[in-house]
Amino acid sequence: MTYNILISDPLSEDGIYPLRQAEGFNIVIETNLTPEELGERIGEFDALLVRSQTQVTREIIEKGTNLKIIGRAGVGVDNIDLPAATERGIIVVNAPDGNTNSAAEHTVAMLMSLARNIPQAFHALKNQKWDRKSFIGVELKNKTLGVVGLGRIGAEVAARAKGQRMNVIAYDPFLTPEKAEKLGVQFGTIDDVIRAADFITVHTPLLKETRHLINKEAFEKMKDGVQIVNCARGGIIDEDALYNAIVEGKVAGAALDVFEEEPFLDHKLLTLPQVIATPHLGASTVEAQEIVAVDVSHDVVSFLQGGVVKNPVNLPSVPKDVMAKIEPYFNLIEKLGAFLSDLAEGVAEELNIYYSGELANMTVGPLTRNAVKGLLKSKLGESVNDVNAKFLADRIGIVVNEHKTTKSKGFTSLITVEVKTATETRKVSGTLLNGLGARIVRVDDFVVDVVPEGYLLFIRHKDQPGAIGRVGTLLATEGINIAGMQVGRSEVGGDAIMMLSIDKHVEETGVEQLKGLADIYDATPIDL
Ligand SMILES: NC(=O)C1=CN([C@@H]2O[C@H](COP(=O)(O)OP(=O)(O)OC[C@H]3O[C@@H](n4cnc5c(N)ncnc54)[C@H](O)[C@@H]3O)[C@@H](O)[C@H]2O)C=CC1
Ligand SMILES: O=C(O)C(=O)COP(=O)(O)O
Repeated sequence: MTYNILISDPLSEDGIYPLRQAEGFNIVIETNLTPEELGERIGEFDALLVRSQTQVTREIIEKGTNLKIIGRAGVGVDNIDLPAATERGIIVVNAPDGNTNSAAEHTVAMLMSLARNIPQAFHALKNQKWDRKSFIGVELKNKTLGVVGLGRIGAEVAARAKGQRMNVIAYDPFLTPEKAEKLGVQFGTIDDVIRAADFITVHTPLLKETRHLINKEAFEKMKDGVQIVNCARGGIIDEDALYNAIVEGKVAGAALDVFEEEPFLDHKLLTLPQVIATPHLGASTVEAQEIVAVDVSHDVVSFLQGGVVKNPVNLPSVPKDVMAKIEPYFNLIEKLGAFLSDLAEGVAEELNIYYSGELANMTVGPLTRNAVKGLLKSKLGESVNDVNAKFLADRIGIVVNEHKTTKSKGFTSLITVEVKTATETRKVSGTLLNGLGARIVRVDDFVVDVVPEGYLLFIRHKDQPGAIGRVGTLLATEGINIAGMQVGRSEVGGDAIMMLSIDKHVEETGVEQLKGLADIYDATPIDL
């Protein structure tokens, strides 16, 4: 098997060694593709690796008919249409830790350059002007830095600002007064921060909620002479509002690494002498580029080779130790979902998953996704995967509920999956038996012991002499060998079930004949 990997933005050559070393990976590096060219070529590739420049739009994703994974060698994924990727079952991974330090250092460099007019003074000197009067700066010491977004980078910037003896006030929806105290920063609302700060730096992702977070109204609340730093994303600050606030004298200066439209060669803001800028260089260090490329390459290799990823963006990430405990159940629960898909009549409306025993104390989201995947796969085919299973269930209108109980009826862990359709409720339970592997141990209210694999036949019948024999004879005439069989009954002469493991699929005509046999109520082939 060969995987075709397209790298469409410049990545560190040293950093992509995990891809180069992996067997069966064909790497194509094309960093100057136009969107049209990318659209024409993307269908050839299993993986796409980008930084911030390639716009991975819905159109590109839809043309990526072989795409399985998109790797972002960096943090921000605002250049990737995540809903489109999720809908098509394409996993998106990023490298969130690798460039924190570089981005924080760049922010501090911009803050200090801004305070002391270093770029402007250098520019004057280059133009043979020895000008000391025009470039009188301000000290950072004892000034207040307002940090909007106290995540990885924001917290690093705050720590460095304290080293400059600044006071730091921060706002982040996930910040608590206790956490703020621990980090040695003052806790505030966004209003507190923008009103108190002499310098404001933003470190949020670009989201619907953060677009133009710093807008005309926000500038009006700020101190006169405030200075602004943006090394996060263009668009968090409204560029028109910033321009006006500088022209009107409200804002004394701005240091910008990122812009609403990138790349550009001329920009209205750069016509202002108070604005200094870099072309999105926050993560551009040798160190950061190597780490982010290594991280994302590892995830791409691992994913395509069937392993787990460290930094999923459109799937919740699960700690390694938890994953090790739940992963053995992935196949079992997918089979339970698939079993019900064949067993239950009608369209699923509700899926209830009951986790009992040890599993009840664990993160079970990935297991639930596998149950949904199993349920949907037999109808929708291989296009269903972990990434889009929940999305597809939502779209179809299947309500998925998880239930947990530590009581497990004698099993270490027991999983029961129940499906409700318009006409019936059916359920199946499975477990992992020590040394024996996966077993289905209950179907509806009947106890069984079946390996969830291959071709099964589930029959409901009346507990009468001869019923089992008639089924065996009919299967024999159809040339179907029985490999294993379980029977169960509610009471003598009452409702009963047969669960057969057979060597091939029973065709529709065979099913009809089975249903026509005396004492047989129903027969359902289940292919796992
Ligand atoms: N200029 C550059 O080259 C680089 C830019 N970045 C940008 O910096 C951003 C932040 O990166 P990290 O610190 O690693 O991410 P992070 O996820 O650790 O931190 C982001 C923080 O923003 C907070 N946040 C979310 N919504 C908010 C809101 N409405 N108001 C205030 N805070 C809010 C979050 O709670 C989180 O704590 C990235 O999303 C990326 O866009 C990152 C690396 C390099
Ligand atoms: O990691 C991020 O979010 C960045 O903005 C870095 O962007 P880049 O990879 O340098 O294009």
